[in-house]
Amino acid sequence: MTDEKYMKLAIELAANTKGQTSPNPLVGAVVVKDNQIVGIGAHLKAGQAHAEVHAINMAGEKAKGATVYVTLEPCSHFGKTPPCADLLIKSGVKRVVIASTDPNPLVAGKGIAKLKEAGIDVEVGLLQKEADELNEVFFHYMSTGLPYVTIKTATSLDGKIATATLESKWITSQEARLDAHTYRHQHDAILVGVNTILKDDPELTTRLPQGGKNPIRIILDTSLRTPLSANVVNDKAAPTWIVVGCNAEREKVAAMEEKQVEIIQMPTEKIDIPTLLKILAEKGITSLFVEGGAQVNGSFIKAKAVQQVITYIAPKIIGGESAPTSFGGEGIEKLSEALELEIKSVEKIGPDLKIVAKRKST
Ligand SMILES: Nc1c(/N=C/[C@@H](O)[C@H](O)[C@H](O)COP(=O)(O)O)[nH]c(=O)[nH]c1=O
Ligand SMILES: [Zn+2]
Repeated sequence: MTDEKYMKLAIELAANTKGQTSPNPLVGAVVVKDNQIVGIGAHLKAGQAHAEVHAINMAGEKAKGATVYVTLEPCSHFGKTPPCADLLIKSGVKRVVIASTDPNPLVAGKGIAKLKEAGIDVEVGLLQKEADELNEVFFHYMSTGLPYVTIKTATSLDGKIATATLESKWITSQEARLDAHTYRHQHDAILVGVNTILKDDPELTTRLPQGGKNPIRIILDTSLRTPLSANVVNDKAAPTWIVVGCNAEREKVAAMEEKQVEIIQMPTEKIDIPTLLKILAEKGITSLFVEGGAQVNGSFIKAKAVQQVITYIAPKIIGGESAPTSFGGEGIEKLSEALELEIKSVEKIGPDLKIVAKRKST
C-alpha cells in the first residue's frame, strides 16, 4: 500500500469521530511495519488517549522500526495526556508521516522538531488539504478564538421560509429535515431566535435513527419572551441557555433560573453578535449551528459571523411579497457588500436540493 493509502485510512478514522472530540481536533493514526498494518487509532473523546496512543498500544513491540501515519502533528506538550512525540520516540518508530501541522501557536512545529532531533525520519503535508478540511472547526476556533458558525436555512424554490400567514410546516421533506439533524449532532450548540420558540415550540434535539449527541440549545431572546412552558425549558433533553439584553426583567430571569435554564445577560440592551460569540467561545462552544429564523440569520450575516451556509430547497413555489425569506434585517444596499461564499456541494436529498457553501478561507 502506498503512503497515500495509509494516510487516507488515518483520515477516515478521524472523520468517523466527528461530533465526539470537541473541543479537541479529529485525529487518526495508522502504524505500518513491513507493509502490514499493525496498529490503528483515533482520538475518541477530549481528555482521553490521543490517536497515536491507541495505535502504538495496539502495535506493541511491532512499533519498533515502523512507520506512523498521523493526520495532525503529534503533540509535544503535557495536556491532559503525556506528549505523543515522546511516546513515538520511546516506541522506536523509524518514520512519521504527518498531514496537517498544528495551528496552535504554542505547539506548531514543536512535535516535528522533537521527532527530528531523535533521528526519526519526518515527512509533513501528505493529503494536508483533506486533513485540514476535517479540522476546519478546530482550526477556526484555535486561530480566531471564536466558534465556527454554520447557518442552516430551508426554503421553497422561490426562497420563502413560510407563507405570508407564517405557515411553515413543512416546506422541505422529512429526508431533508433528518439530514439537518446530522449537523445538530456535529455542532456543540444550536441557536434560534425567540420567534422560532414562540411559533414552533421546537425541541432542537438530535433525532437520528442511529442516535446522536444533543447540542446545547441557545435562544436569542432580548426581552426574555420565551414561555416558561416551552419544550426547551421543560424537556431537560439538553442544556438551554437564553441570551437576554441588560433590561430583561429580573423576575423573569429568576423564574427561568429556577427551571435550570442558564441566562446569559448581555451588557447592552440589544444582543451584539460578535460579543455573544466571544462569550460562547469562553464557555467552550467551538461550533454553533444557527437554525434561524430570518431575523437571527440576518443579524449573523450583518456581523459577517458565518463560516458555512447549508440551504435546503424544496421544489415548491410559495409566492407572496410579504412571505418571509431566509435572511431578515435591513440587508445591504450595494452588491459589493454581499457576503461572498463558494459552493462546495450540491446534492438531491429526497425531492429537495441541498447546497453547502463556505466562506472563502481568508
Ligand atoms: N419549517 C422547516 C424548518 N424549520 C426549522 C425550525 O423553524 C423548526 O422550528 C425546527 O427545525 C424544529 O425543530 P424540532 O422541534 O427539533 O424538530 N426546517 C426545515 O428543515 N424544513 C422546514 O420545512
Ligand atoms: Zn497527542
